[in-house]
Amino acid sequence: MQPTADNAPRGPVDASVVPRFAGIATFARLPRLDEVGRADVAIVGVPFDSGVSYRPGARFGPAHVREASRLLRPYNPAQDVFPFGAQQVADAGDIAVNPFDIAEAVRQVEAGARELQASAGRILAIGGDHTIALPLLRAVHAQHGPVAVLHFDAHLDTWDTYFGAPTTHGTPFRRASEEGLIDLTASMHVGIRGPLYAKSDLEDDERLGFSIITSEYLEEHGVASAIDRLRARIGDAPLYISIDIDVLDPAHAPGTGTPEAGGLTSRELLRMLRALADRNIVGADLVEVAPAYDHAQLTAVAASHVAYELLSAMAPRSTPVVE
Ligand SMILES: N=C(N)NCCCC(=O)O
Ligand SMILES: [Zn+2]
Ligand SMILES: [Zn+2]
Repeated sequence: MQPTADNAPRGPVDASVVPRFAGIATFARLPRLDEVGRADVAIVGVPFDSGVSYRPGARFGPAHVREASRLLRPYNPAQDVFPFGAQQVADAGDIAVNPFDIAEAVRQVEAGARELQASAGRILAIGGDHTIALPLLRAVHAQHGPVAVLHFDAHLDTWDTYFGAPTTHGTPFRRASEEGLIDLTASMHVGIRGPLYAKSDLEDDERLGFSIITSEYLEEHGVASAIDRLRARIGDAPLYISIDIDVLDPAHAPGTGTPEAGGLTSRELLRMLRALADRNIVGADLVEVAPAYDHAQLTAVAASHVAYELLSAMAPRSTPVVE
């Protein structure tokens, strides 16, 4: 049953009373954080894309994902949970960051996340390009110490520099590893595919603490096998989940800056996320949605459902989750 007590979490606007296409878009038509005071999970937009190496436009991602999230409903049968009833989820708006100065923007994202941590148990950030994972991990590390990073992406994002710049959307996990933010024994990329710069990219990546489930592995061995591997790797470490929407095939998510053929279906990604409901998820980001390249909200619909599945996995269970 959906909780109905007076102190129950405040959920989305009732779509049978106010049509879902009416009103200003918060994520899933949830209340704003300033309306509820504090939240178990705060959704926050990070409209920053000055770290991209190819197509720009992910700065418009947060608004696009919110707009496409109007159709989400309160009960998630796939996880048998009311993600907005079992916990208070609220939309904290956007962190305003400097689009002309990456170093300052990164400081602003970390400061914004730390401030939010005072009134929210966990943060789900919506980007923005993948640069933002670095300051978000800094904020999470300040609370939890080194975390297992489960990173869904076509790209390793453990490269060193671009044009000499150390802080870009292709480098956040190398910086995070160098800074000791991640658990080197429990971190993993899922969905990696496509051309690299050199064979040594993979050696560097392993040294930096990641193991890899490639897109090819998923095709060859299936989602169930991938789930076994990623659960074994993560163990019971505090878990940070970073999802670059380009992990999906461009057929499922065309609206992104560095698309790579041969990717996952949204069905595969959603299923893997469902397998994380019994883990200690301490934070998450969902990045690289670039609406200028989207069509019919394909990418944003996929992204909003990915966020919904993450929120469902974060929701506390009254009974133990069975695999
Ligand atoms: N994080 C994303 N989406 N892309 C990184 C690609 C870096 C490159 O241009 O090689
Ligand atoms: Zn990527
Ligand atoms: Zn990425």
